[in-house]
Amino acid sequence: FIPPQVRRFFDTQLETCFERLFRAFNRYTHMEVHEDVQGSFRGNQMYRDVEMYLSSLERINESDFVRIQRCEEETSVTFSLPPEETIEDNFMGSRVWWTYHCQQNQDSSQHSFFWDHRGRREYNKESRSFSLKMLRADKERIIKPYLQHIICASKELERSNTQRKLCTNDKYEWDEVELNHPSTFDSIALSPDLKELIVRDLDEFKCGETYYHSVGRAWKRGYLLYGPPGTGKSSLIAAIANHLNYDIYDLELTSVADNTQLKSLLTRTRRKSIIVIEDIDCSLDLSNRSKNEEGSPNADGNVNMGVGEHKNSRVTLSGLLNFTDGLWSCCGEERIFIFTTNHKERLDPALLRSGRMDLHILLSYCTFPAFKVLAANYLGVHEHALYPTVEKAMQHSKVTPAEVVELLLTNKSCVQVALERVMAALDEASRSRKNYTQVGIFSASDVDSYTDVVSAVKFNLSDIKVPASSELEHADGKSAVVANGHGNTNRFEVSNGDAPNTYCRMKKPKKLRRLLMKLGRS
Ligand SMILES: Nc1ncnc2c1ncn2[C@@H]1O[C@H](COP(=O)(O)OP(=O)(O)OP(=O)(O)O)[C@@H](O)[C@H]1O
Ligand SMILES: [Mg+2]
Repeated sequence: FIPPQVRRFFDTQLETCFERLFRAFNRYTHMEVHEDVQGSFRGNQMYRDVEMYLSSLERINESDFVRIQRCEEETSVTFSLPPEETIEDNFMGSRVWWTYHCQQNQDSSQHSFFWDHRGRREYNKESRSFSLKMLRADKERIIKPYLQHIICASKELERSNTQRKLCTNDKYEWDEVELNHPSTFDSIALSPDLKELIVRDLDEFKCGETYYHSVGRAWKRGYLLYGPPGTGKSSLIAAIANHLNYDIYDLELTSVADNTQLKSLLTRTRRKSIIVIEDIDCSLDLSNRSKNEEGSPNADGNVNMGVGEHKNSRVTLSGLLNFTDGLWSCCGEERIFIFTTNHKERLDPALLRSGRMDLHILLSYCTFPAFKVLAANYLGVHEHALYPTVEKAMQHSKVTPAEVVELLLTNKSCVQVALERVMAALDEASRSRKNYTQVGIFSASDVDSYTDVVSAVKFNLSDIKVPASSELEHADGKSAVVANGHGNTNRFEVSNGDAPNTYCRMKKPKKLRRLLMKLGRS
C-alpha cells in the first residue's frame, strides 16, 4: 500500500543508515585495482604493477595455493595467486591483504579487448582485479607510500628481467649490443676496504632519489678510476653495471664532432645508466679549460680544440663539464659518470672537482688481499704454504692484477707452479726496478700531441714543465727526455709521427745521452 516513491525514499535512507552503521563497526577498508580501464587500450598499469609486485613476495611461496608459470625464453618461474586466494604483506609496520579475483564476463558487450602481438584485436572474457584490505586507521598513513613502493618495486623487477645494454656512439646515434660482461664484485680483486667503500657508495646512490632531490642536486654521481694499465679499471666498470643492473654508454669522444653532437647524444641516454669515457686524457685535449676556450680559430671560423690524431673533434672541455655538473647535468636521472685514465695529473682540476668526479678511485698494483681473491677465483685455493712468501714479496715489488691473472690462468692445472710463477714475476719486477730508469722521449715533430713538454722544447727550453715525480734528463730543441722512475718496457725506440711518445728503460743514462747525440747527428 506504500507508494513507490515513498518506498524508494525509505529504502535509500535505510540503506545509507545500515551502511553507516556497518562502517562504524567495520575496522577495515577495501580498495580495488581492475585490469581494464574504460577508454584505455593499454589497460591499468597499476594492475600490472601489483601483479608483478605480489609475484615477487617471498610469502607467495608459502601460500597453500599458488600458480606457477614460465614464459617461453625465460629461465625463471613466476608465482601468482589463484582466484580468491589472499596474501598478506607488511609495510611500515602495518599489515595489508591482497586478494585476487577473476570473474567470467557473461555479457559479451562487456568484453574489453587488447591488441595481441600480431596486431589482432583479442577479447578478455574474464574480468580480473585485485582487492586490497587494510586497517581503516592505517589508510591515511600508509596508502600513498605503499602504492609508490609497489610502483618502484615493479619497475625494478621489470628492469631486472630485461636484458641490459652496452651502447656505443657513432656520431649522433647510439648502437646497442647486449651487455653480458661476467665481472662482479666477487670476481674483482680489490682491497676489502676499497670494495666495501665502493659498494656502500653505489647502494646509497641507488636509493638516494629523495635525498638528492631534497638537497637540490641532480641525481647523478661521478667516479674517476685511475691507475696503471691492467689494474682493473674496465673490469670495475662492468662490475658496477652488474651490481646496479644499469646499462653502459661507452662514449667515444673522438667520434663526436662538436658540443652539439655531444649534447644530442647525452640527452638520449636512458636513466639507470653508466656513462663511461675511457682514457679521457687520450680522448681529447682536456688538460686545460682556459686553453681550450681560447683555442685558435681554424679555416672555417670554428675553434678547433682537438689535438693530435683527433683534430676533427671540436668537443670542448667546457662542453663536457656542462654535462657532468652544469645546467645540462639534470637531463636524465639516476646516471653515473665514470672516467678512466692512466694519468690523473694530466686532467684539468675543473673536471676532478667534487660534484663532477665525486670519488677518485686509485686502482694500483696487486696487493696481497687482492692476490688472495684472484687465487681463490682462478685456482680455487684459499690458503697455501707459499702465501707468506708471496705476501712478503708483494710488499717490495709491483705487478699488475692483469699480469697475475695471466700467470694463474696459464698455470691453473698446478697451484704450486702457478704460485712459483707469480713469485718469479715479483722477483723480476723488483730487480728491474732497481736497475732501470724509465725515460720518455718526446719528439719536436709531435708538437700537437704532447703540447706541454714538446712545445716548451720547441719554443722555450727554460719553460719545460714535466709531471711531478719526473725529472728532465735532456732537451735540445728537437726532443726532450723525461725520466720518471718506474718502467714497463725495456725496448729503446726513437719516437716518430706514429709513436708520439716512447718510453724506454735504460740502465745507464750516460749511454742514453751518447745515443741521443748520435741520433741527433744522423
Ligand atoms: N683487480 C682485478 N681483479 C680481477 N681481474 C683483473 C683485475 N685487474 C685486471 N684484471 C684482469 O686483467 C685484465 C685487464 O683488466 P682491465 O681491462 O680491467 O684493466 P684496465 O685497468 O682497464 O687497463 P687499461 O688501463 O689498459 O684499460 C682483465 O681481463 C681482468 O681479467
Ligand atoms: Mg681499460
